Amino acid sequence: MRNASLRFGERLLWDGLDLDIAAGEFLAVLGPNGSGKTTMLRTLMGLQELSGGTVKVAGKPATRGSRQIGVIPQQRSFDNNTPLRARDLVALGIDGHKWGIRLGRAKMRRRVDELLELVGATEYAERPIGVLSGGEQQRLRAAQALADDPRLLLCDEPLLSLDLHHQQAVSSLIHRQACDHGAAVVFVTHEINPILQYVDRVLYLAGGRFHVGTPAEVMRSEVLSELYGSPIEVFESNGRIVVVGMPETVNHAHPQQGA
Ligand SMILES: Nc1ncnc2c1ncn2[C@@H]1O[C@H](COP(=O)(O)OP(=O)(O)OP(=O)(O)O)[C@@H](O)[C@H]1O
Repeated sequence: MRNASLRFGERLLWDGLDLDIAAGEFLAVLGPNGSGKTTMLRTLMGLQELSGGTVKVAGKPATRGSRQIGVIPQQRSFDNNTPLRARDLVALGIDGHKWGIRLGRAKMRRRVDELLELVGATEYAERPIGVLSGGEQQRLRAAQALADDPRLLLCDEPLLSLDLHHQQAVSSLIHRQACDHGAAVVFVTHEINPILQYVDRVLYLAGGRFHVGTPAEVMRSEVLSELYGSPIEVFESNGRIVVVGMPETVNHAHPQQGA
């Protein structure tokens, strides 16, 4: 992203954002509700035009429908009557023609089985998705996003409604896509601790401003106090980051350029 800005009417979400996300890098995007985290993912998917500046993915302007991008969208439940089985949802992520030759049915099935196993969904592979729990559906979305070995993996609060065990399993799977397959990962979250060990850099958005850096550079009292415009304490306890004094609302009235 180069000099990227996004505004809706009077409301500035961010301005002057220069950001390179390298292959194999794990970037966490944090910020309060409405700070523009999902909208940023939408610009990378070519679904939201910037108000200013440019956004490129793998050297080309971001376009919708790119098979180079895998997406774990923000969670919404499937309707009870959705006529798909768990395995069908995962199969939808596979481009049967990816290497020019159509993948045979047996190969497709093997790949789907492998993905189902990776997210611990083998047991419910044949069940209709509408009857699965939120966490079970979420694990299928993760499998679908990884199906085509994406270069860029966009995750919008992918750990929501997962129990601790599956939070660890899914975040480690996403991390492997970065370190073993060289994908760039953009991971939107409200809670950095479950992924702290994987995060290379943090982009923190708040009140029309932003700050980018390593977790140690960004998750500091001075930085968050400045972003929120009110005193915030950040400290470490048992390897976890604890933030105290987060305001309930963030003032968007006088946005300034980010640091
Ligand atoms: N097309 C649009 N037109 C007008 N306003 C929009 C549009 N899209 C998003 N917004 C506004 O931009 C702001 C940022 O939305 P976004 O969904 O990116 O926030 P977020 O940081 O992902 O929040 P949350 O943590 O609640 O998911 C919101 O106030 C939203 O209402």
